[in-house]
Amino acid sequence: MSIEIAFTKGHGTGNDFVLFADPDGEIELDAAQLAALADRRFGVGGDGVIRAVRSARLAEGAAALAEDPDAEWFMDYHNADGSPAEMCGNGIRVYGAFLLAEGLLELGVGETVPIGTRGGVRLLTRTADGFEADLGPFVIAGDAMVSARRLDVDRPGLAVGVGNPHVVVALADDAELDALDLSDAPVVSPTPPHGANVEFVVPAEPLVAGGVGRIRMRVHERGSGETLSCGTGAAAAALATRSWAGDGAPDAWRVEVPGGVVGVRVAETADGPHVLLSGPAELVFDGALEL
Ligand SMILES: N[C@@H](CCC[C@H](N)C(=O)O)C(=O)O
Repeated sequence: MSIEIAFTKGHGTGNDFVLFADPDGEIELDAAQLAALADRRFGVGGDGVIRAVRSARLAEGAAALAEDPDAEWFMDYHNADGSPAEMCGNGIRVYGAFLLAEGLLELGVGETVPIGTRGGVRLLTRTADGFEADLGPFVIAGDAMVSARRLDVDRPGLAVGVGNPHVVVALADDAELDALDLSDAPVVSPTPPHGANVEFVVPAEPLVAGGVGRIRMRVHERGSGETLSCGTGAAAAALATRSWAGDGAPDAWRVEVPGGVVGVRVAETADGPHVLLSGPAELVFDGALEL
């Protein structure tokens, strides 16, 4: 049986998504159908696929509603290969823009809405030029070794959890970052049990300007390959660099990715430090396709 999908293409700093509305949870796509939507040659094309569904209308939404009964909307996120992911930092901003455009949500600048995700409920605030997502508490999990194409020797990495798994590797300079070949997934040892997104970072010169830390980053995303940006990856990269920098490191970071710039900040909350991510959210075009 074929299914007609009305979709919107959107992106956050070049991390692009196919979004579709299924408020009542009637469109269950399998991994092959999700991958077909994300296919850049035979489908719409994107780093991920996002279904807008009411938390009350899917099994995974029950945990979100238990955490926050106001989390009406769930971001059902899948990577380009059809695998589910806990969270997407660029995706949740584009999801906010999509809910507004579809008339499924009203949110003024400065207002906040709770969104259900597989990683837990995330608070999304509309800003003057996009959105800021509270990614919640974070975990600096420990050391790993990473190899990648065109890296002469294996490098140490730091595992960071921000709802989804990341390993961050510091490189020496821009030349090393630019020379990296991320067409194959970097190999992380020990192998993370659920895979990992891997970020490579270099500090800007100077590292801190006007109280803001500054880094450049490239990323290989679990389930999607190299992308132009990864929001949770930018948060993980800023957290790792902040941890390496030690006492006195700034709480606010500017992360330059191939697709643009996002902001990361660490803020104290009632349940300890949280990491927050800000940046743009763009909707590019609408269409329909039959799967
Ligand atoms: N691009 C996203 C992360 C998407 C999920 C990731 N590939 C994973 O499997 O964890 C972002 O902006 O955070």
